[in-house]
Amino acid sequence: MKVGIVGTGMVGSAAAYALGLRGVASEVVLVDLDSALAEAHALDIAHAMPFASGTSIAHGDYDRLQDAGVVIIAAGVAQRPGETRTDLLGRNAGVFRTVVAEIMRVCPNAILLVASNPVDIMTQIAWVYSGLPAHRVIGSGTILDTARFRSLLGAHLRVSPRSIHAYVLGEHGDSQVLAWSGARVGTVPIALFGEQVSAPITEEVRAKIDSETRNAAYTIIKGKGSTYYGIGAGLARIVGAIRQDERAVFSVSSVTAFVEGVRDVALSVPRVVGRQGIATELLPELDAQERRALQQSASLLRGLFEAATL
Ligand SMILES: NC(=O)C1=CN([C@@H]2O[C@H](COP(=O)(O)OP(=O)(O)OC[C@H]3O[C@@H](n4cnc5c(N)ncnc54)[C@H](O)[C@@H]3O)[C@@H](O)[C@H]2O)C=CC1
Ligand SMILES: CC(=O)C(=O)O
Repeated sequence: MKVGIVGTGMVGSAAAYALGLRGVASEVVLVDLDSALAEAHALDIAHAMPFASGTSIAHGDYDRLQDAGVVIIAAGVAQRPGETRTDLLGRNAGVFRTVVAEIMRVCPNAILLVASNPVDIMTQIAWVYSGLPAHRVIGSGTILDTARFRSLLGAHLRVSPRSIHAYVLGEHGDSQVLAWSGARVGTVPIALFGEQVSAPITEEVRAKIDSETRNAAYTIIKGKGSTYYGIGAGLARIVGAIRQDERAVFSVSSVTAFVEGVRDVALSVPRVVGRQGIATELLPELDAQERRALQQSASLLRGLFEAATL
């Protein structure tokens, strides 16, 4: 499957590298306003392929995206230290107007995989601009927050994060909801598992994990300017699930008809992803506090979308 990436800065190039290392695409085509940057990343990543897979890495203009099965959109601006994701909305909405139109002109059958921030609102904007059905416009949503949550839980409980079933829901942003009540190690609720391995999930532990998950991007951006390895790997994982028609569960973002009383809003809940994009939405177990927080996150996102100038 050919995969296009529009916007090949830190995130787009990290996604291309991860796609190549995993070998989940036959061809990856990099497109950027800065064509010299796209060419340089394509060359550099192509030179890693003899160590990794048979994926061909190219660059070019939009016409090179013809027949792409998935197009990742990571174009636009990223946060500077001190900025929130939602501060980027005005600038990135303008970028999406041309980017989505160009993608739809060349490959109207592609699944769109949106990474640009604020990713939930950009997903809803891409859905509006593309005219595609909602299940074919997927935002990376909280996949990265979920990975951060599992990674921190894994370190505390001394168990592989890959054996932890726990999700971050709602906004990929400050109002995100860590769904503690349904979190499991294997089939065991995390609180019970914590007691069994003498690593209790105390209120203090919970607050620390919540804060480190929620604030991870700020910490990384302060230290090195941007975050990209985590999301690059996550995007490649989603593309792999689409290509293999895996029907794997990810906390991705998509326009949802009805969430906790809020209509037509893009946010993350666990969703089954396969060849057609999103196949099914899961209804997670939540306690009353988590449901309230998800409702607040949904209302905030819906309000920001309504305020965006399209
Ligand atoms: N969803 C997630 O979990 C994450 C999302 N992000 C977001 O991804 C986006 C990209 O971040 P970075 O790669 O760090 O930024 P970057 O500045 O390194 O790259 C952005 C690229 O977009 C290109 N671009 C701008 N306008 C364009 C247009 N009209 N057409 C084609 N290309 C265009 C720029 O030339 C640049 O190369 C940001 O919005 C950032 O906030 C970043 C990390 C995680
Ligand atoms: C930048 C961003 O959205 C993140 O790393 O979560």
